[in-house]
Amino acid sequence: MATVSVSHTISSRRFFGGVSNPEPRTFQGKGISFLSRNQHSGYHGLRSINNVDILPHIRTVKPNTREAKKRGFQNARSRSSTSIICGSGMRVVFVSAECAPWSKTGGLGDVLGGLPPAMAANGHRVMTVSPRYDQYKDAWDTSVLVEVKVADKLYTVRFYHCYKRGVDRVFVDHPVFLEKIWGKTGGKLYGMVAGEDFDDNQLRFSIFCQAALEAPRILNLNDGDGFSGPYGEDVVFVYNDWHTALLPCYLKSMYKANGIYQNAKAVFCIHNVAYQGRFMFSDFESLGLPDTFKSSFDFYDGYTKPIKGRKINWMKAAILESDKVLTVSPYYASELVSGADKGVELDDVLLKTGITGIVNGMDIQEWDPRIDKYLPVNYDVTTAMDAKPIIKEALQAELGLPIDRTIPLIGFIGRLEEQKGSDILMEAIPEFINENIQLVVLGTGKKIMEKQLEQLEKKYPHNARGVATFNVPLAHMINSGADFMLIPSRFEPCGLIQLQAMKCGTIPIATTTGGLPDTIKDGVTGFLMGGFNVDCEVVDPVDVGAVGKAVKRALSIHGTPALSEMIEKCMVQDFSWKGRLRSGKKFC
Ligand SMILES: Nc1ncnc2c1ncn2[C@@H]1O[C@H](COP(=O)(O)OP(=O)(O)O[C@H]2O[C@H](CO)[C@@H](O)[C@H](O)[C@H]2O)[C@@H](O)[C@H]1O
Repeated sequence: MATVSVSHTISSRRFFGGVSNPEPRTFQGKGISFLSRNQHSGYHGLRSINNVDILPHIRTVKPNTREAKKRGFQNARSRSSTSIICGSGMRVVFVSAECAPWSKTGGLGDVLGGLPPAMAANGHRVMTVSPRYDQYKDAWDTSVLVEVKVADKLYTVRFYHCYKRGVDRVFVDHPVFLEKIWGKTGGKLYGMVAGEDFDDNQLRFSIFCQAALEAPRILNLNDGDGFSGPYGEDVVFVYNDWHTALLPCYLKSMYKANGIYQNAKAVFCIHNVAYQGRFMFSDFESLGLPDTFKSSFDFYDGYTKPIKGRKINWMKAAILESDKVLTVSPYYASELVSGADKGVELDDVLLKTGITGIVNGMDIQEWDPRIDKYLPVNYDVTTAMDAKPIIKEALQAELGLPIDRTIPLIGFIGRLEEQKGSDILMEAIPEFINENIQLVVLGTGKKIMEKQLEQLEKKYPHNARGVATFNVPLAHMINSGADFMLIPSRFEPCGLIQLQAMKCGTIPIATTTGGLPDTIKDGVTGFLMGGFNVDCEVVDPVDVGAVGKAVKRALSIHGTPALSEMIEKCMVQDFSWKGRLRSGKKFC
């Protein structure tokens, strides 16, 4: 039995802050086998099949064979641009560590909640697989068990299931998920402290990836209106972020090598390149993979934690072992291959494979101000100018701010960490706080930043409030009650906040990075303030000045017809997943 040290997932601290590094811990892992299976039958539903699958706002960065070779990849290969998600009636299995509304720490959960039903509506049979972190009251025990083997130790997982909005929602049950998280907040899916991983995250996600590969083969799901039985082997796995990186490796080593899943494809989607899963090199032995995969994981960086020098990098393997690499906006795709800073040292790997950026959609039901249950009054584009001031007053009352429907109110919602530029925002507040405005900041994350938030009211009792909780109703009130939404992200793969804000008629003031310029038209549907320094160790005074300048620019339209015109242009846009699937260029 191999005993290996396990560290945690690390991003590139220098560029993006990343997470701190706990001391390496031990965990046992090696070898995997599937032992028992039961059959499950009997879920019903109805849907029709059509055959449209066209995705918009897409740009592909083609594999740059010459550049990749120049940068040391002798085997740089050109990937076929053959469609693997185009066409209808496919069986698509999304695999993700979070899936809203059952589990969510941020945008990844949102995407897994919204995209699968849109694909199902386009005629595909769609499943999501995510861990069962809680006793979800709407998911039934299938009684199907699978045993996976890690380090000569067997782990029995159980599948739970529900069928909603045309999608099979499958949950993998094991104490490494439920017992660790249960009773805690949704923000604890990866570790007890923001930015720090559980010591056994490699074990957890190894178990999860193995279970996910079994789900389409063994779950006998009857949706009742077109689809029944197991999904079978001709499936497309869409696996998301580093937690699922082992999936294509096991797909090849355990299945394809044994004649199973011969036509299955593996599509990797990057939601955030800053979290890569960098671990000690010796941990490779625990993954139960043949040595032929070692080179895909092999990674050198200049950091001393968790250990100096050679490491394994889960995301690197996820990219290299995939059939296709996607990310969540075209602008982000181009940033990822632009250099080591924005590609967080995987730029050269992505140059080798190529990457396609597709702008995220959003959940237009949750963020529809006509039916939003969290608002004191509902509104649409024709009534926004009357309703928003009422909501603003309710928000002010709730937060103990002076009630004044005419004062411009600026919001910020997001994780409190360097990616989101919350540190830049804190330093920029003096630049605009005296402009007769109010500011509301809602976020959770790094403890030091949460403390700063709590100080806001003391510092600016008449103008500012900070709320350091994960508070969905308040997020809805801010999105509708504010006039402007500040998004000072250092980098933002797509960003959902700006979409949610615009849908509610709140004007985004955002940096020019990732999906922000893909979704905001400067001076038309918002204000762009340029790209910021991505070095997370510093707050660049130039960026602080840029925030102040952009806020003043936005304030100049407040109270003028230009504001209502902009609100209208924001609100009439189609941000739905359906819209994304319907319009624009063909996906691949
Ligand atoms: N304190 C709080 N209370 C209530 N709700 C809160 C909250 N803080 C955040 N939220 C909600 O969480 C979500 C965050 O969405 P983002 O796109 O900013 O996510 P994130 O950066 O996690 O996702 C990553 O993945 C997504 C999906 O691909 C990319 O859009 C994004 O750029 C990338 O960083 C939004 O729905 C927002 O309303």
